[in-house]
Amino acid sequence: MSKQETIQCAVFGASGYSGVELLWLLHNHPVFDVTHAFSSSAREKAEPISALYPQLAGRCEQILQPWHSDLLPQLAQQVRVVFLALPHEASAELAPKLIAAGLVVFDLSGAFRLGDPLQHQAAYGFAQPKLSNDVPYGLAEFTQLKGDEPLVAVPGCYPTAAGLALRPVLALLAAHTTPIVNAVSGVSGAGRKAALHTSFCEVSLQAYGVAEHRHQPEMAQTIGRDVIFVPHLGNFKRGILATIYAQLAEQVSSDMVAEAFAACYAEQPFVRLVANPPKLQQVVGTPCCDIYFKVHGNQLILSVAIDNLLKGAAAQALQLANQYVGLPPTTGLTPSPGAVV
Ligand SMILES: NC(=O)C1=CN([C@@H]2O[C@H](COP(=O)(O)OP(=O)(O)OC[C@H]3O[C@@H](n4cnc5c(N)ncnc54)[C@H](OP(=O)(O)O)[C@@H]3O)[C@@H](O)[C@H]2O)C=CC1
Ligand SMILES: CC(=O)N[C@@H](CCC(=O)OP(=O)(O)O)C(=O)O
Repeated sequence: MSKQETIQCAVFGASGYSGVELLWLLHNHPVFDVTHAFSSSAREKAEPISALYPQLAGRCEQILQPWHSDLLPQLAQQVRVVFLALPHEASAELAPKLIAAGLVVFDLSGAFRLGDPLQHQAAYGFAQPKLSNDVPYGLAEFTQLKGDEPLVAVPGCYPTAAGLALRPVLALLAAHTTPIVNAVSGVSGAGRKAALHTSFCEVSLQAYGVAEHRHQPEMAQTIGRDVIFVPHLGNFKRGILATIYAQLAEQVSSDMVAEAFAACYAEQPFVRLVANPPKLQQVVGTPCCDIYFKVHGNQLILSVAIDNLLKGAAAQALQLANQYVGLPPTTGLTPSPGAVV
């Protein structure tokens, strides 16, 4: 790629888990060039990212800089694209300012994912900022970006897994069925910040947010019907394994389900239909989503695995950004394992 084709970008939340994964992907990308990586203003000084993640020493010496809003005018001169890997409220506050400064924003938080502001208020506990444009919800395999949107909402980790598994088969489901999504996430799903319930000695496989997690309305929005969602926290670092149950319409065969998946994903390099229930091990460190299905009578059982920090966050954001700037979605992404955290 020639120098002229380089696209300057910034990563907010680069000290966090999904932010550092994105930073690493962008660092190795042939077109995007990270000129700024920000932490919160709570950090007192700029320091190399390897001070927080020693595994990056000698591989990525990007300087991590505390964010202050007075940096915005200069940032707007220097970059075209910004990635926000921030808490939802911080994204909600910052994104409109970045857009007003002419920047293109890929937001990894939940601040702009829900189309219904009342649902957003109920799920997140704060009002969604009003924007003049509709915000595309970027489930990458089902999204066609035009390349002029000011903001793209990158889906949540659990809804990515559920959406990729269910969307191809929606037309085959019984009209009355409510899919059930049981999913287990590794602890990195809760982010790097310290919290008692995600401390190593406290974590023991457990359901949480039963039927009231903020990803339930996001999943329902993605598949266009109600869903029952029970997340679980597992005592492992990364990955999401979801088991999904839904009733099929009359006369739907296993071959019809296979054909529906093939029709959706034959040309998609990161979604793989697999012959055996996937292990987390085969997706962790990759941008891939592996899907297995079984038809049992008129029940469809799906087993789906992703890396929450990659396909569920950073890699999906990059897939979308590639598409946005007209690059093949796979640019800078490889199905071979490679991750920081
Ligand atoms: N973890 C996951 O699996 C996934 C996360 N996401 C979403 O991505 C976002 C980031 O999550 P995650 O990486 O887990 O979180 P982390 O807690 O690991 O990181 C949060 C980052 O945001 C920075 N930050 C916090 N508050 C502010 C602020 N007010 N202004 C500027 N920067 C701030 C932190 O800086 P500092 O280090 O200085 O505190 C840190 O860099 C969240 O919205 C999350 O919901 C989405 C999909 C999956
Ligand atoms: C294990 C764990 O705590 N997971 C997080 C979900 C991951 C996440 O960060 O949420 P978004 O995808 O909405 O950004 C949670 O349940 O809140």
